[in-house]
Amino acid sequence: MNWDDTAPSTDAAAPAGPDRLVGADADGEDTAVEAALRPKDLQEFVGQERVREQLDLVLRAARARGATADHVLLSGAPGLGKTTLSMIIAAEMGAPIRITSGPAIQHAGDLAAILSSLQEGEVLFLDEIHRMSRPAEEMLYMAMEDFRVDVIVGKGPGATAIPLELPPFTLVGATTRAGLLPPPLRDRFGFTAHMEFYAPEELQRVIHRSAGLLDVALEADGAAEIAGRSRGTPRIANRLLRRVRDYAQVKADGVITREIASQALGVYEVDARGLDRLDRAVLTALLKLFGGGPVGLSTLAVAVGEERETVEEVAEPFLVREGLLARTPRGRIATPAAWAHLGMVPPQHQAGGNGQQGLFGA
Ligand SMILES: Nc1ncnc2c1ncn2[C@@H]1O[C@H](COP(=O)(O)OP(=O)(O)OP(=O)(O)O)[C@@H](O)[C@H]1O
Ligand SMILES: [Mg+2]
Repeated sequence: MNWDDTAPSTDAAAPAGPDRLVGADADGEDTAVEAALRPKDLQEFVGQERVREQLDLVLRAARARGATADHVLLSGAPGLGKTTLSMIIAAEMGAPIRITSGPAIQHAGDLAAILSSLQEGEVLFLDEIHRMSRPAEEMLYMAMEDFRVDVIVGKGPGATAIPLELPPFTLVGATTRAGLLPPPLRDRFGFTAHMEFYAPEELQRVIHRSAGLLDVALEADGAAEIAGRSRGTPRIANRLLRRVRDYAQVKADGVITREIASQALGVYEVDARGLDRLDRAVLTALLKLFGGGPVGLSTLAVAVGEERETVEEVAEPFLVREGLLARTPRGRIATPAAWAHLGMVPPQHQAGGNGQQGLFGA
């Protein structure tokens, strides 16, 4: 028996940091449930009004012409619906979809094999397109523009390029980092959709929809409570809904009210604004130990007992987005909103003789 088979697999590309209920990346459970929760057409896709309207026009026009749709680039943070939208594009076009990702394409030959096996009109979904290898990327330029690839046969001076015609297809590229795409690649997409974080009302709709599919009894207030803690991200909203459902089932009668949602997410340490324990530890250290900063990242990391990268990549982006923390050349500083969120008073307001020692006080 090969004992290695039983070892847990490790993914070197996985981001640093602990698994979190409010993490935006998909975990194992998400992957299993998400297929069931994905909207199947544009009509069902919640929010992103502008993207939906534009995409609807692009797809309708292509259908009316009996043509293959233009290549589409979807950019946006993890969990906002890029994969979902790619499947919707294929469904709306009545076309099959082939799914692959940048990191899975090591050599140009891998891409040539995929491209040459596409059917006419097929949608090729290339996830994490910013992580493709250089030679593959260059092959993709020609494939996107001319529906042709040059397959190199042989090596050295005897190598020859054999041109290969491709059937017209629609490339749907997805990236969390549009800024990392080389301009020549970006320019070859006929339509670019930038996905924004969702408003609380939109997340409430996502949660109601998912509750219906999961057969969970959910009150409007309960949905609002979960939405407010979901960091603008449908994936997180769906995950929190599942955890609240567990709680409602075990501790109550199964119905998700505001009270139940709030209690459940309290147990999971996700606060009213969607901060979890790590986020709050960072903010608390910044306020209590360093008077709101500025303090260097390394010092802050030591103070919360985490790796520098964990603080910088896992906790800070959301704190910055929420306007709770700012990165300045002199270090990290807390904003007035951070003091308010943790129910604390900034030092300058304490100096007025209320008996407390202000940090910068006399
Ligand atoms: N607009 C939406 N309406 C309803 N549900 C949505 C919407 N957007 C996303 N979801 C749900 O959120 C989950 C995550 O969406 P999806 O997998 O498409 O995200 P993603 O942008 O591809 O994330 P990643 O960057 O990690 O690949 C899915 O279960 C999907 O059903
Ligand atoms: Mg995806």
